[in-house]
Amino acid sequence: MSEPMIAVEDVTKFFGDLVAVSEVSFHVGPGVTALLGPNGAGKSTVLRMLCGLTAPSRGTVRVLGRDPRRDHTLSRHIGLVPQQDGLFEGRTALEFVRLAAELHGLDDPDGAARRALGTVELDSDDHRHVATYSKGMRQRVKIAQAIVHDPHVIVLDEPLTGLDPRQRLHMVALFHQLGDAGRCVVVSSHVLEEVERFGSRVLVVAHGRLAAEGDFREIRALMDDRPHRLRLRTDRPRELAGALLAAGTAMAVRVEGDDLVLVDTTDIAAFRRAVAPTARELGAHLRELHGLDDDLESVFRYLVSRR
Ligand SMILES: Nc1ncnc2c1ncn2[C@@H]1O[C@H](COP(=O)(O)OP(=O)(O)OP(=O)(O)O)[C@@H](O)[C@H]1O
Repeated sequence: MSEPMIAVEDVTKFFGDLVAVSEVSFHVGPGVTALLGPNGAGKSTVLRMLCGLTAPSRGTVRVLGRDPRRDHTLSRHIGLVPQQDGLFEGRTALEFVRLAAELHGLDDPDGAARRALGTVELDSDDHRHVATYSKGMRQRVKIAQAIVHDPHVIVLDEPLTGLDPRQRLHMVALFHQLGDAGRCVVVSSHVLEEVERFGSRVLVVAHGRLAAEGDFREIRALMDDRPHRLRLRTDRPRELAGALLAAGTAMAVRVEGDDLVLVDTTDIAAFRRAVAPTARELGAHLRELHGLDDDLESVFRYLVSRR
């Protein structure tokens, strides 16, 4: 197999006593790869290490076979879209992107800036300052400055945050356009549904660790198949708990007080389908059905615990 465009081997990053990234290894090739994880998981730290902005405390990072901390010519082949905004308020999009082209030492900075703005579908002759642009347009300006030098590797830190659905679709199409052109596009996100729309390979990071990796369908299946805990209230808790257990819809049940049942199940979809008919057969009233661990944080906790 040819060498991966990005190779992260056993990387750990400390900030003082804090372990921001812990023993993470992965390889990335051409196309779109998503880095999914909750806030504070270590995504930005990983992306910053790929760009050589911070060094791993342990382990190695290689981009195009080279060390981004030591080989400064590598910046010619990497484009970064940082999470922060507001870097270029008083300039036009063309001025801003042209400046990036000049910093890269391109022969024709104006032509390169116009081409990059064209790729993100912005008008390079727009004389308005970017301060007046919508969030979606500003993100596209940031992407244009990241691709103006035609890099092989493009790293985007939460680029969809704050965009409306139409703008998001446009962005995702742009990621695929770059990926289909053979670029290695790494996009971070803390929203599973967002990442599903990329339809790409997913690396899940939680608590600084690589919690799972695979095709987005595999990741979705993993998350759906995890054990779920639900709380239901009914006037006949013991009968309903017994029936759910007997039917195999629940893995474990616990009755609390007069009307509360805590249910553990590994097949949440089957449970949701079966619970109402089971209650009806018993003549039990179902007063409440509530998932106790539907938040993304608990999904990530589960994925970490499997490793
Ligand atoms: N320069 C730094 N100094 C000290 N701690 C840091 C530094 N950068 C990041 N951290 C800490 O490292 C951990 C991982 O942060 P990181 O920004 O990589 O996470 P993230 O997944 O990108 O989350 P977010 O989307 O909220 O930025 C967090 O606990 C954060 O507070």
